[in-house]
Amino acid sequence: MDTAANFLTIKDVSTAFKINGQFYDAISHVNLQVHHDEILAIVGESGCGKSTLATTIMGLHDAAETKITGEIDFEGTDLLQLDEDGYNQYRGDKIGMIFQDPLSALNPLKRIEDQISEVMDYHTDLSKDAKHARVLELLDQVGIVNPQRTARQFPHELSGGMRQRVIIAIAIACKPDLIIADEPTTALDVTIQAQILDVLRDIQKENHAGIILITHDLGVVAETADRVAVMYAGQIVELGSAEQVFNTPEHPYTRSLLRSMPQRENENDDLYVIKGNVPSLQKMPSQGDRFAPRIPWVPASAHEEHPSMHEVAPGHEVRCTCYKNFQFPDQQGGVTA
Ligand SMILES: Nc1ncnc2c1ncn2[C@@H]1O[C@H](COP(=O)(O)OP(=O)(O)OP(=O)(O)O)[C@@H](O)[C@H]1O
Repeated sequence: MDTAANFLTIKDVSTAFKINGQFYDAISHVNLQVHHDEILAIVGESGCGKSTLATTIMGLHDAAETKITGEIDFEGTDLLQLDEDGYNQYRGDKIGMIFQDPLSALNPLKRIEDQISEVMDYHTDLSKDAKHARVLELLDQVGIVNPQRTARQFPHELSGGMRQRVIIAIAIACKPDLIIADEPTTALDVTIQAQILDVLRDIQKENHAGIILITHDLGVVAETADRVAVMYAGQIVELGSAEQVFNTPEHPYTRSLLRSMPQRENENDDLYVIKGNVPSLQKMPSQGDRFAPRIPWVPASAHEEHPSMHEVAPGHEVRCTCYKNFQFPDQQGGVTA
């Protein structure tokens, strides 16, 4: 297996939702590749389109209410051309998904063993004994100390952290090549979060899976990700290795996000607040830099009319030219574009 190969290539994908009879883009012209053996984090404030990207990959949109264009090449198949039956062959098998809220993702009336077995019933022809053995193996893999006991329990008998481990067990039951984890630790307390992230990392190593980790929490990203895509208002504005994005962030949005993140160095300072809001879909500017209204001190001439991605280092790309000479108002110099 060529572990460096892309197995997921998202090409020029836009997803628009119908609002009052008109379609508005929630994500616009997204290009992204995911490799085996990596955790790619997608970050951005609420409303930037992270979940829409995930649900677009998973084929979870109602065709009448949504317009999707572009191509999502997954191991040689364009997922966007699949019908519901076609998608069902991929979901749960080659593509696993982990949602934020483990309680609503589990059936309250079914024992854990049955819920994990269900996905294997659909995608494998394992015998009953083999499935039972696999359930115990999976529960062990996600760090559950007494798999036998947990297998017999119902969701309400488990803690939030345990339930999220079960969700991960279901997601990896068929050894997917791609796992999409949408805010998998948001509902959990900090210690449990760290444990769940460890589980994800172990799985990525053991299964050689590629993981898309969606989060608004930069702390989680710093802990976990190999590469990071920063989304703003439906577009990717910066893409690079975690090291590049954290150590040499370029886009004003990435720099603002990092500056607004509590860190040991700034724990006594007032945290930076990014003024304004992510525009709603109906108010999305049709051209120009979508982040420009939130950095009003930067002159219009510093922005591109049609912002495109610029490579600033191998593997590190930034949208719009406004990153050049960007300074925060409280920093000396200002912009000299
Ligand atoms: N089904 C829908 N119909 C109309 N608008 C939608 C729909 N789903 C999402 N949106 C809008 O699309 C934009 C992107 O939403 P999305 O949930 O993808 O963002 P997000 O970055 O994942 O935010 P969050 O972290 O809050 O989930 C938002 O403006 C949201 O209100």
